[in-house]
Amino acid sequence: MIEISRPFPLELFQKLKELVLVMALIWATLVVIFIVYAFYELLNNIQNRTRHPPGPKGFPIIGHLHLLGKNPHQDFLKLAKTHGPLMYVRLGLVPTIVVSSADTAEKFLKTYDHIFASRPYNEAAQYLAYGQKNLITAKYGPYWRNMRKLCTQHLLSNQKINSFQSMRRQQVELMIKSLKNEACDHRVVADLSAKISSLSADMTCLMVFGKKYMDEDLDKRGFKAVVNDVEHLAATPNLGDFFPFLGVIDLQGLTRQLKDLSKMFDEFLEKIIDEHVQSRDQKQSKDFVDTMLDIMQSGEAEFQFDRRHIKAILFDMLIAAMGTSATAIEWILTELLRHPHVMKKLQKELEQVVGLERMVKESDLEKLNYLDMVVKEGLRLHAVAPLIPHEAMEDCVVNSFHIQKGARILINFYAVQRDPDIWPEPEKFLPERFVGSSIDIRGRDFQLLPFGSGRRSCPGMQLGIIIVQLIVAQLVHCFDWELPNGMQPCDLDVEENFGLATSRENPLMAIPTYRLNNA
Ligand code: HEM
Repeated sequence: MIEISRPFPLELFQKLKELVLVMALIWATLVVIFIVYAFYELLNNIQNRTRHPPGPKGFPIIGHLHLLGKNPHQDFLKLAKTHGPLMYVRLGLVPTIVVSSADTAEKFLKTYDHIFASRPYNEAAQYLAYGQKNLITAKYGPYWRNMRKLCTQHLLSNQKINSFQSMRRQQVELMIKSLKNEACDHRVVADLSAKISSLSADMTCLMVFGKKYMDEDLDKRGFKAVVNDVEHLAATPNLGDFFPFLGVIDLQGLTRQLKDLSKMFDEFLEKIIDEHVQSRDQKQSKDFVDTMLDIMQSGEAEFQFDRRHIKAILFDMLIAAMGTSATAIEWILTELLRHPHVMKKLQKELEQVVGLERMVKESDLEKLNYLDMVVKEGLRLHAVAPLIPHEAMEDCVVNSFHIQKGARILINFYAVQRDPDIWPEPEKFLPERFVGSSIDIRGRDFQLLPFGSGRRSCPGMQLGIIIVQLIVAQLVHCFDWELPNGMQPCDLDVEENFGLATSRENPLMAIPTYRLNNA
């Protein structure tokens, strides 16, 4: 009796009220998702009266997202074996076309390049790249065209690249010296992945900012750790990219992390620009920040060009240059360690052309034909950036199939470069396949596209090729390499870790022995 007469506790009432509210919110969200989905399917059905390419069966709402794992380029290659080189999948709500052969890639990157040269909406670039104001993720149009012209004419021209030649030589020499001192003298196992990525970061910072950034410079975690975080976050699949209406809810918490990181990065870039403004008159050689400040002041850009644009381009240059070159070098060295006879043959060529009395110079590179084949084969077997997305700006018909406006286009360079109809024994590392072949890596031959092709191809290609050739040649020329713990070459793993640059899953470890006569 006493229990019954007690008043209903206020706290319990509040809790009940909250619970009802949460339930109502969940139901409302589910209803909205259902309505959006039903509407989307209706639209899709209307559009699909025209034929889209074949593809696997998908699920409602998620489409084919469940078919993709940690390495989507490998999953797409497997699917293409069943469904063909022009395949339709739906990633969440986004219709996606996956291209897996050279002749189909040519249709998208040459014949209809003017239709497929845009980039899709990207949640990460909204925060990290000032609302897609950078070059890599900018939508196709006058803004992208002008930015690209500025970058190719002022930052990535042959003249500008050559102006950093002595800086590259010094940095490579420093790495060789440190490897020789730390590892060689004591037969210590070297973490080659870490050495290469550190060298690439230093060279990029010197070219872009005019100085190296040490670990304490950006945040207590360190410059390289923060850049790694940026790369990681930018490559993490974001539900907001596949279900645009989920972007605001930020179910994965990625947007919050992106905002924090972009704030920190922005402060860092602002500090660098301020330093450059203060020290401009005393400088003889110009890094990228100086060049961009000149452009800003001259007013030569054909659009409003302010600090935000400088920061977006600096962001691009860091992200595009650091990881890609280091990853390419890491993979080529992996294959050389797995194929000691190729390593020996390359060392022989280096002995003939350079001799054992000095290190390799950039001017030697054009005489090193076998090196060229080794680099081409490494880039073929390990596509560094296998799935950079494009977007259709208009409806288009390719190979009699309908590609709808807004569709995402993924040219799977990994699949194209492993196509058995073009490349005999595609899984094998065989530099000799390029003997007597005129196949080039600069985007002219669609079976080998490490730098893409067409309007959105890599503007840093020339620089990338020099860096990769120089560092591979130097490491092979200066040292003999041995795998640790008696590991056999065939036991060295080739597991991949998909990202902005698809690198090795595990660091590459090896023991160097110095082999030049000037020890
Ligand atoms: C081995 C090194 C490199 C590789 C394998 C590589 C590969 C690529 C690929 C595959 C693309 C996309 C092509 C497409 O969308 O179809 C790309 C775009 C790009 N790369 Fe590179 N890259 C390398 C080095 C560099 C360097 C050193 C820079 C600059 C310093 C750079 C700057 C860029 C930029 C800005 C874009 C975007 C271009 C645009 O969307 O208009 N890359 N790269």
